Amino acid sequence: MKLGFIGAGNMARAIINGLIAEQKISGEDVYIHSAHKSSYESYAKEKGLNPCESNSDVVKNAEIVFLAVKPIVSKDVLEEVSTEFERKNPVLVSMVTGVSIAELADALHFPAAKIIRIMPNVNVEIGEGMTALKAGKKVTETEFSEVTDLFDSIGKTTEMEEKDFSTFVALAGSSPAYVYLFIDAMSRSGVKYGLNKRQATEIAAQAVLGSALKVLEASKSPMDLVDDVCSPGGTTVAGLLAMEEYGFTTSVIKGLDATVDKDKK
Ligand SMILES: NC(=O)C1=CN([C@@H]2O[C@H](COP(=O)(O)OP(=O)(O)OC[C@H]3O[C@@H](n4cnc5c(N)ncnc54)[C@H](OP(=O)(O)O)[C@@H]3O)[C@@H](O)[C@H]2O)C=CC1
Ligand SMILES: O=C(O)[C@@H]1CCC=N1
Repeated sequence: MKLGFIGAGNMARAIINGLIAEQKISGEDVYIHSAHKSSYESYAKEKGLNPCESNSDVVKNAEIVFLAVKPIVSKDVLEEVSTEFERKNPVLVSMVTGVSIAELADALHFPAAKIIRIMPNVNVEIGEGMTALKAGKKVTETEFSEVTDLFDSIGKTTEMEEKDFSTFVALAGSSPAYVYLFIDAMSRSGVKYGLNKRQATEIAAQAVLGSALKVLEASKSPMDLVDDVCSPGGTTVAGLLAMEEYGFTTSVIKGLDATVDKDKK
């Protein structure tokens, strides 16, 4: 299976690195192009990918074309490759935030385009991603399974209606940044009490990892798990109440509200 990437930034690299690490693809199956030669050529060399001369060249060579550019340039890029798209008719997999399948087909001037919209997160790079997918009407079941299978190999997947993609961005696309911030805040607290930053960060990250696994495996709700840790009159409930006094839950929900609102604009 030949994969093409238009855009070679953080998200494209996370997907490619994850798929290569899982031995799902090899570098020679990947065609890549981005805005600056200096950016994609060195990466292609490092990973053994095929650097292309243009975005259309990517479309010419690939059966599945990933669109991994920022929303603001996405429509211009699709206009640029529309002729080659109509000629070759590969599957387009767009990870562009806030751009619907209908808008992507419009930008391609190609109503018959086979388009899958996805929302991955950066943790696909280490095989622990969370990716939402939605197939456009022209995509066959086999094509959708092939793409889903790629993301199943580098994390978990869920099929989702496009109307829910904004919520998903908040919960999984953007949320790694929020969790990193939480870990860093815990780590800084450790430093405040005299631990070195590396050790404090490792301790905080392992505590978050174990807690996330526990939530996934437990039959109890997260709130019941909170109660299990809070010994009566103990340290945890004291910390928890102080966090809520400073608006922890409200702050998280407000942050996700802002993410959803931004995606909908
Ligand atoms: N980062 C994340 O965690 C996530 C991002 N997304 C979405 O993925 C998309 C990519 O994001 P991200 O990788 O973070 O962004 P980056 O800014 O890291 O990468 C954007 C890429 O687009 C390339 N590019 C810009 N203009 C063109 C063009 N005209 N033709 C071809 N390539 C072009 C850039 O090229 P060059 O490198 O040469 O400058 C760069 O490689 C966005 O739509 C984002 O919303 C979705 C989920 C998570
Ligand atoms: O910040 C952004 O817009 C992108 C979408 C999800 C993660 N990064």
